[in-house]
Amino acid sequence: MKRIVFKVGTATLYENGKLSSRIDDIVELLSELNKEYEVLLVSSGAVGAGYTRCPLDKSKLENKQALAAIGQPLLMKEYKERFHKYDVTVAQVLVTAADFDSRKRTDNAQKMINVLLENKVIPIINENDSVSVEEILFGDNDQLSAYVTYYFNADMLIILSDIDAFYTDNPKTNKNAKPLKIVTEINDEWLKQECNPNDKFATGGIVTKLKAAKFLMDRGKSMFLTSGFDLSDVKAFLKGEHKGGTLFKSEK
Ligand SMILES: Nc1ncnc2c1ncn2[C@@H]1O[C@H](COP(=O)(O)OP(=O)(O)O)[C@@H](O)[C@H]1O
Ligand SMILES: N[C@@H](CCC(=O)OP(=O)(O)O)C(=O)O
Repeated sequence: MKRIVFKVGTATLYENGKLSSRIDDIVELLSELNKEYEVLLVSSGAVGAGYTRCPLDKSKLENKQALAAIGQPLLMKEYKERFHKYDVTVAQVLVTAADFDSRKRTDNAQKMINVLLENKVIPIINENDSVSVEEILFGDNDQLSAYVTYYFNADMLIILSDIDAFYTDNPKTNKNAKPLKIVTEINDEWLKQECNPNDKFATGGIVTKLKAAKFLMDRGKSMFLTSGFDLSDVKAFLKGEHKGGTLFKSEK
């Protein structure tokens, strides 16, 4: 395995409306991994960051677009400063669903990503929320990160979430829910659940993660869902030891 895409969600980056120290641990891990692998990061958090400066009503689309425009440079500043401590350069890459619509556009983006990775620069990718209107909108970074993994030829996607695995039921509401270690097929019933992200600025939830997993599994790639709060499982997994976290991998 050479090229890995990491995705981090709003609920991992933010706590009670403030940036969490979890970002420090994630930056440390990715800086270390960048020596051995080609690392790409899909990061949410622009809308949440914007709200810390300008609390607009995010139920209006134009306000949400404005919050992303305010927050994206703030988020990048936080990453840039932290990665700089490890002498790692980062690049901001903002995409819309339309960038994956045509072969030509995808090829162009892929070439640019290859240049960044050849130069050990970590691309930090987000949806271009400030210009993404409905017809070109992914709407969530789980599915966007699956596209990034597939179209930019990564070997796998690792989702760092506020939950440490995929469970038989929502573990926040059902204490008897059990974590699954491996999922080889996505059950259509799972995809019909409501999307209930845990942070008011998040748009994902478990369903978008399952859709991302299905997209990749249908194309022969795998996805690992693990905790962004405690990085010990992802570290173990990358050393070949599967302790916690769910691996989505088709047997076909
Ligand atoms: N079967 C399930 N397994 C794991 N989490 C689930 C399940 N059903 C619902 N969830 C909820 O999905 C949440 C993860 O989605 P989300 O809050 O959007 O995370 P992120 O910010 O990492 O994208 C979990 O915290 C949990 O409350
Ligand atoms: N693009 C948005 C985040 C969208 C999103 O998918 O959020 P999350 O469910 O926390 O991964 C932002 O930067 O605020």
